[in-house]
Amino acid sequence: MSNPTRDEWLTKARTLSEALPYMRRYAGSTFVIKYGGHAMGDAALAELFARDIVLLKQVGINPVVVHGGGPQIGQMLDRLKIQSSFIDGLRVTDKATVEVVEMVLAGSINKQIVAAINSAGGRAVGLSGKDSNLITARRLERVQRDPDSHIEKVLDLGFVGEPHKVNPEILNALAKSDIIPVIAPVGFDDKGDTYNINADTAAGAVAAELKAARFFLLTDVAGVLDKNKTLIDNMTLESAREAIADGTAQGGMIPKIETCIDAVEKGVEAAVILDGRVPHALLLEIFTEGGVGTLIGRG
Ligand SMILES: Nc1ncnc2c1ncn2[C@@H]1O[C@H](COP(=O)(O)OP(=O)(O)O)[C@@H](O)[C@H]1O
Ligand SMILES: CC(=O)N[C@@H](CCC(=O)OP(=O)(O)O)C(=O)O
Repeated sequence: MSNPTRDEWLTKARTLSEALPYMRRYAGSTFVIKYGGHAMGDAALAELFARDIVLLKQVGINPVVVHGGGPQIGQMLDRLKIQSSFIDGLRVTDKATVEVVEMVLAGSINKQIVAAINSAGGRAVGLSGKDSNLITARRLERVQRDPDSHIEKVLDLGFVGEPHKVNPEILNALAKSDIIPVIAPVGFDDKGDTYNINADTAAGAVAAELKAARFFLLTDVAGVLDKNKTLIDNMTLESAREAIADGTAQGGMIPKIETCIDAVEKGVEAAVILDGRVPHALLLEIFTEGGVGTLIGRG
């Protein structure tokens, strides 16, 4: 009978050895990682995530973290008895809401992630879109068409923004240092108004500006699933568009895939949607053959 301890040990050694070509390939590359509010909920997983980010930096990759915090914003709004609603997955954001959004995203959540990375031995610095003019935003115009009458109307989402310009200056400077940037998706415009930006969208804009080698979106499913609920390993831009058009992708997965398509079209080498609930999902995706999520590339 085989010795399980020895087998386990060999498996570990093989995994470490398998990682070497990937470490060599990606040294010096920039990876943008979108860390969603759901993925942060579990303290043990959050600690592993922080360790993985530190490991990436340690092997010469430049990780740039862009985080969400939708559920945490919801909890704070509840505590403050401020009503909240969503249109097409976007939070309708009035003046009082945008103040809470900024407080939660750029305040508590951002610092929580920074502290976790620093506790894991890294050197993280928290930024919002306002720091160093990182993300200038403009008001998002959302048009909705009535399915019966086909009449279009412009929806007012308040202070919901879309990234207008990402200024990479600070990120380029940090890439040369041992500091890991952690970005809250809050933007501002030239009038000084603050905007709430969907975290996937903000991360996509940062990845595109940096022409990242990889753009990872950590979510709460294995990746993009086909109609039989089987994980799709690889998608071209064409098959990704098809998955939206034929209804394979629905709900929150639609803007996620659209963000990936947009980022790849703008120069990101490949985008990967993967399961943030799996311990070390990032390491498995990056350093093992085959990966664990859905990779969307130029094909
Ligand atoms: N084809 C699909 N494959 C995977 N998930 C899908 C698909 N279609 C719809 N979804 C839904 O999209 C969700 C992910 O989007 P969302 O909830 O917005 O993620 P997040 O909160 O991580 O940003 C999944 O939990 C799943 O319910
Ligand atoms: C405009 C808009 O909807 N903004 C989001 C920002 C946070 C976010 O996107 O967080 P997750 O990635 O955790 O969902 C919100 O207010 O919830």
